[in-house]
Amino acid sequence: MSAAFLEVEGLTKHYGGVAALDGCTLSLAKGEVTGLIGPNGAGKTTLLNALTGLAKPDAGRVTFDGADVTGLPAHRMAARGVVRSFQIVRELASLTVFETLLLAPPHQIGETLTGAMARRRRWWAQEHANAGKARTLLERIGLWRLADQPSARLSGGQKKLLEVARALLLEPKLILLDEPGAGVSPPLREEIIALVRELKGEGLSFGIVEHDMHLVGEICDHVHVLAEGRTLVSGTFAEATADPRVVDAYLGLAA
Ligand SMILES: Nc1ncnc2c1ncn2[C@@H]1O[C@H](COP(=O)(O)OP(=O)(O)OP(=O)(O)O)[C@@H](O)[C@H]1O
Repeated sequence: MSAAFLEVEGLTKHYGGVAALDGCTLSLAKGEVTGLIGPNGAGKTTLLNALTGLAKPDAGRVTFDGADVTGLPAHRMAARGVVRSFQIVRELASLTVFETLLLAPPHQIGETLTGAMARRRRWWAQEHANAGKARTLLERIGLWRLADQPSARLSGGQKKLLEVARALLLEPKLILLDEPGAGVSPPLREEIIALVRELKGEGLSFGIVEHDMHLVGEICDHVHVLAEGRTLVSGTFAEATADPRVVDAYLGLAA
């Protein structure tokens, strides 16, 4: 495995009496696609949130590109190049595909959703640089022909592609995707796999939370299996899935 880009040491996050993260330690390498897998409730989404400023850890340390970034808010993480994908939420259904893309995830630019929507609606026509980038991205993900359609009409897979494009608009170095394969038809899943591979070829690094093991096996250079808020096993996909502790964790037998 290459040098660590993002390092997580002893990360802990409690919600009431529940330890969503319980001393989680792992690292993501530069230029690689790292899978974060594990059974339901293992702490994967909480980890993504803690890495992108949406959940403040109770203890532990996060280092990105050599700097301590523990507990930084989302817009400051985004400014450093760490962004996560966000679901195209229902509030955005009335916007077109093009407008949805231009509406950068609000937490990551440090403003509220309604504020961002009002501002975009007023000013988007003037934002030539972003509009140009948005067109290029939509062409790249094959959605340019749908740019003026309401985003609510997109299929599950098209929404996932748009979610990736929204994160790309922020020009990240490390992009964290939450279940890019969920609710996606097989042909679009292959498009997502191809897009991630292409972006990796361009030097982008990825962390991917995913239950779809086909997708994980196809694109991840390395995986960390989480269980009960900690890293249970790390290795290649083949190594991790052959480990009896991983089989036990998925069957609910983790110690
Ligand atoms: N905001 C919250 N409030 C209370 N409990 C939470 C909150 N977020 C997560 N949890 C709890 O923390 C634990 C870890 O949840 P998390 O969503 O991070 O797991 P996950 O691995 O992403 O699960 P899944 O694969 O089902 O999405 C669970 O027990 C969950 O119920």
